Amino acid sequence: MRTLQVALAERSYPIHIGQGLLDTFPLAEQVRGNQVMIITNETIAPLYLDKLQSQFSQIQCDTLVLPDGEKYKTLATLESIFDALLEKRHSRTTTLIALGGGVVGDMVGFAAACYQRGVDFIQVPTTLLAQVDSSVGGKTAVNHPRGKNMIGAFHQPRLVLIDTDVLETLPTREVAAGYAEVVKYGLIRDPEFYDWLETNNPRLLSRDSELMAEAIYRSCENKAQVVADDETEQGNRALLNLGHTFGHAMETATGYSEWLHGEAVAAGMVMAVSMSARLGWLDEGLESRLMALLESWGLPVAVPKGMTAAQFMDLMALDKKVHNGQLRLVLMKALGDAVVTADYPAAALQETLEAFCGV
Ligand SMILES: NC(=O)c1ccc[n+]([C@@H]2O[C@H](COP(=O)([O-])OP(=O)(O)OC[C@H]3O[C@@H](n4cnc5c(N)ncnc54)[C@H](O)[C@@H]3O)[C@@H](O)[C@H]2O)c1
Ligand SMILES: O=C(O)C(=O)C[C@@H](O)[C@H](O)[C@H](O)COP(=O)(O)O
Ligand SMILES: [Zn+2]
Repeated sequence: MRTLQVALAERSYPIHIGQGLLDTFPLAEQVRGNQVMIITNETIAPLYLDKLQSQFSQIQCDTLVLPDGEKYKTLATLESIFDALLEKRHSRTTTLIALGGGVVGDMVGFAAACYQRGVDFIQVPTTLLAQVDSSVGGKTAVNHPRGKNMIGAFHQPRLVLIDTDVLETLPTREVAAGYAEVVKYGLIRDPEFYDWLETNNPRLLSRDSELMAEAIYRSCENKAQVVADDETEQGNRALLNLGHTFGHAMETATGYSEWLHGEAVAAGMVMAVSMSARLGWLDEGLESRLMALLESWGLPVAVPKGMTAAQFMDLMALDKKVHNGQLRLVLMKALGDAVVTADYPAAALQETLEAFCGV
């Protein structure tokens, strides 16, 4: 087992990464009160719920199984979590445990932020995306039909437990979606990691467990550093949004049901890199390198059919990085060097959108 620390003073917490941790890590010892609720979904419950639940035979342990899918990352689902907590009389000393991917993790985290004005929660991420990104950093949210993650809170988990063995049951398309966020860390701040990903691509594609574990560790290390420096996104944490302004627009336009988050991020990162090259900030070689890497994983590098530039502009106007009416974008200056800025000619954005959508 390898352990990283997210250094946030009194809100600091460990990320434990290793094989078989669902069986071997004494999670019950980490819970402060005498109640837990494990919240998962209908796909993950038959695979891993019993194993996790068996750790909590000494205290009250309730379970809640949610419907599966991004389209259920809503206030309505959140309400069902509050209903279950109240029905089982959970108090302020309860601990919520999120067993699942980013959808479960984001919702359970938000429920924990709100329930009785804030209770403990633990992340047990089961997708590659959740293991490298969403379980770390305390961004929690649900979607709104008009915008992604529009209703949420910052609420840090007390611990992140990453059992890399659970990836064995994860479908290939989901592994690829998580990989897009891994590539993101290389692009925005870790060029040596990006080169490592390219060099080791054949073994990573074959899901070599040792290399995947290393990719997870280095991703979490990058994310933990960014979060420790800027917990609530006052500055550089926004770099973790590379590709997301475009990507969130694609997810919203397709009703949160066609494209996976990581797929939209993949296409969105290509758009951001392409726009950076159009601005003359970046040499064009990176766009083709990135496209080759993403395409080798079967990830999209173009926008959903039928999406227009006007639709992008309309949806992106609601992005959380809009400041005083100005859309800030994460753009690239070099491999490993990203900036968040509103200082770009509007024409460059319009031309980029038209190049990807057609006029
Ligand atoms: N909070 C953050 O910092 C942050 C970061 C990145 C993404 N996100 C959010 O995360 C969400 C995407 O997360 P995701 O990609 O994990 O999707 P997801 O949670 O929908 O999981 C993907 C699919 O895999 C299934 N699954 C999960 N674990 C499995 C396993 N071990 N074996 C078999 N099937 C399994 C799920 O049931 C689901 O069908 C989005 O809502 C996105 O906005 C949040
Ligand atoms: O942790 C962050 O900060 C991120 O931006 C990570 C992203 O990968 C993630 O998709 C996040 O949920 C996006 O946040 P949002 O604030 O743009 O909704
Ligand atoms: Zn993301």
